[in-house]
Amino acid sequence: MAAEIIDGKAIAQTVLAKARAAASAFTPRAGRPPGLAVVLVGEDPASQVYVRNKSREAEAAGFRSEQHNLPVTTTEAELLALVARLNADPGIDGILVQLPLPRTIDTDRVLMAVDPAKDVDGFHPVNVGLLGSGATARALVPCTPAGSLILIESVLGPSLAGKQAVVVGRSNIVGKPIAQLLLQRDATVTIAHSKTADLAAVCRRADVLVAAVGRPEMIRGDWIRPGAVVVDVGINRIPAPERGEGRTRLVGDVATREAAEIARAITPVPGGVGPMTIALLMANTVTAAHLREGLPRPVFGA
Ligand SMILES: Nc1nc(=O)c2c([nH]1)NC[C@@H]1CN(c3ccc(C(=O)N[C@@H](CCC(=O)O)C(=O)O)cc3)C=[N+]21
Repeated sequence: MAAEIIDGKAIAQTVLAKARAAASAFTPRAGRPPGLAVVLVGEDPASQVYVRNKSREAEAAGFRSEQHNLPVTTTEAELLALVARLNADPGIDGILVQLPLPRTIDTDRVLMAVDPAKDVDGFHPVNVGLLGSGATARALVPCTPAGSLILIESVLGPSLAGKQAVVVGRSNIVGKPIAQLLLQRDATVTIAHSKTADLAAVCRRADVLVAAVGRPEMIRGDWIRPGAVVVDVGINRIPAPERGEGRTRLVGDVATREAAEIARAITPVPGGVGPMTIALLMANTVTAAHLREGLPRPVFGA
């Protein structure tokens, strides 16, 4: 039985539609649109594409949208000064500092400088703490984890009670926050990683398997429990000589073709988690705008 391919692009469109609707109700009430500022330091071409896509979506949603492109030579002090200016701007609800930053800049210091109320990435320790303590009514939740949960919900519904969830990867931006969200939905959660003994056997226990390791197609078909829901967070660009000299293609952390023989449902790469990440950034910006104005928090899940 072939797995359902979870259509992240389509589900992202439903989230974006909700974000746009919430933004157009917000604007007359607040007397201003939601505002998003995206900050990019340096000239990594992949980052430039992502940042441009984010700005374009923000404009399509009727936001005030600012893009700050800083040279790779920007100092930490200069970046902190920009963050301070955006923190103080009452028309800006969301601040996203694109990662990775140049090695000359202390990432943690920059992330901690963002006003937690404007932290649409959910990376500030205040939001990490709110998520970890279950105070999700007030937390801004990281975009990729929040988007992944909506994809899981599209197959299994909101409750994961009685399910074993395995998250492979323990990063602060994906693995740990996804684990928190799964726990909150009553899953029994295991966080596995590169030093886990017999990773394949751990994965085989998973009713919900989330792959966020950053290693192309590491998770094979025979690691999948029959009937599992598989969310592939990996985005790896690998050489594709079959497409011609010097060409590349995107693959996830899961060997999708193999896994789809065994799983109940699986997210593709591209077209799975990636589009959800951008949609949730728009949702988080509208959420931040509502919370900052003392308005009830909008709902973006199923
Ligand atoms: N502060 C910060 N927040 C982020 O959320 C953040 C970041 N830094 N740095 C980089 C990563 C990466 N990221 C992606 C978003 C969308 C797609 C996406 O839409 N991907 C498409 C394919 C895009 C393509 O073809 O390259 C897809 O999977 O279908 C991918 C990657 C957000 N990131």
